[in-house]
Amino acid sequence: MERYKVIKEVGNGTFGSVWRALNKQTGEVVAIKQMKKKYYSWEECINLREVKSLRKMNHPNIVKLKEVIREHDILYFVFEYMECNLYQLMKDRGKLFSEAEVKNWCFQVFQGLAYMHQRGFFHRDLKPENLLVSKDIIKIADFGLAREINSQPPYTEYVSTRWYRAPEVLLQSPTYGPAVDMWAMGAIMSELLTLRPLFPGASEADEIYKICSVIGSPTVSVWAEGLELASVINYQFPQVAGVHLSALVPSASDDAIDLITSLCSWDPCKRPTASEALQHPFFQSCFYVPPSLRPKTALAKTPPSAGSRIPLEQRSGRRYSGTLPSVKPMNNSPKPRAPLHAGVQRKLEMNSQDDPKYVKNTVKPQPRYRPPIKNAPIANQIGKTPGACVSDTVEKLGNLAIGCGKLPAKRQQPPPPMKAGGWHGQSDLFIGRSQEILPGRTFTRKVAG
Ligand SMILES: Nc1ncnc2c1ncn2[C@@H]1O[C@H](COP(=O)(O)OP(=O)(O)OP(=O)(O)O)[C@@H](O)[C@H]1O
Repeated sequence: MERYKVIKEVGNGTFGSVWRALNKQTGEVVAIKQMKKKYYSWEECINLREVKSLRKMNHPNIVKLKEVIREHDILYFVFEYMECNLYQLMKDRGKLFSEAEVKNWCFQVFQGLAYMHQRGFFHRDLKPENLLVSKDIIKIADFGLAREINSQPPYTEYVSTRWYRAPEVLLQSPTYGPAVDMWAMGAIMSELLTLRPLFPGASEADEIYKICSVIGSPTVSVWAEGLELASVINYQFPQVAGVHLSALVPSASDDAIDLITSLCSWDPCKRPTASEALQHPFFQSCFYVPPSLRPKTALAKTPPSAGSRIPLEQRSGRRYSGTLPSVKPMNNSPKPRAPLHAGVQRKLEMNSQDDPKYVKNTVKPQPRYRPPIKNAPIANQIGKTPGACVSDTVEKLGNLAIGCGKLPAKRQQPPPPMKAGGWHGQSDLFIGRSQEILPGRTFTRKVAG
């Protein structure tokens, strides 16, 4: 660790604190995550999900793990440094992001996800805080919960953030898959377009209520498996009609609404895969699809994003609160485009310097979007390559350097931030509880940084 000069803390999550640091030899700025738990052997370290999954991934939209260091039983991950996370960008925004900016970010994240899913991993804890931005590049971070698709269910110790948690996880499905990441992306995409969380549940039961209020309660024809999952835990869905998403995301184009709607489908089999999402008309103006993900058409090889913007400073997190958006029942007539007046309001600061100078991607022809295969088995959702799962035993730490040396000077740790919908170990979906569910009225969230 003496090779690094610690500069300042930039994040504090459930499992570790993250520091901005300088590699004294190379002058490179890095992010060092110091794990809170102590590790008394290397075996323990290399079995960590973060190590097992990240060391297998090399993609421009997945944050690069450069080194793993264990010193005096403390474990450090050295990552490439990113300027800020998406949540920090949103909370300091004075005006909505343009759809082009949202498109550019989502396009990159779907590329990272397609890569990850095809290699047999899914993230399980996608949220704005785990999407890191530097200039126009966005990368998926925090693989603490990533899981191999071919690992054995049941998955019991799930710890994802409630607002982005897929319904099959809320209903305690023992066999969820990469579609949980697609659900989270639908919620994140909507939040990017409105600067308000789409499903800000105050508890697990309230989370389901919020989902029902937006996409309507599931019926047998919509998600038979979900109704079965609910009956297993003796849960009854509240009967709510839902709204058309364009009422909640009034600034969004029809394509954006269509994509969010399909990502936030009750039935995981009806959500597009990441590769399918990349083919959606919403991304028609985006042109980079890695060769491995292209169906057949050959496209020009170009960087994963285009454009430039003013670098953004890390900002300290702060709490915000508000009330739920009032939702209207869905009707089948032409969709309303009225602005959303009531609802969750973040405290926003105007800062014209933060206004990005987005340069639009060149328009290139794209293969037509294929809607996801209905009711396909989970294996079919993983980029259609169920055999692509990576065996963990055949890989070694290989390209990761292992360091040893002195501990950095001990630093005062700030208290851990309040998590957005963090899991507290128990479900609150009990027998008959659905009768008592009331829509939550407030929410809080805080990010260190
Ligand atoms: N490579 C990086 N560059 C810059 N900042 C980073 C980097 N990695 C993480 N951070 C910051 O630290 C925060 C926490 O990091 P991370 O999510 O990895 O920790 P965690 O303990 O696993 O958190 P969580 O509670 O979300 O599981 C991120 O939200 C981000 O703001």
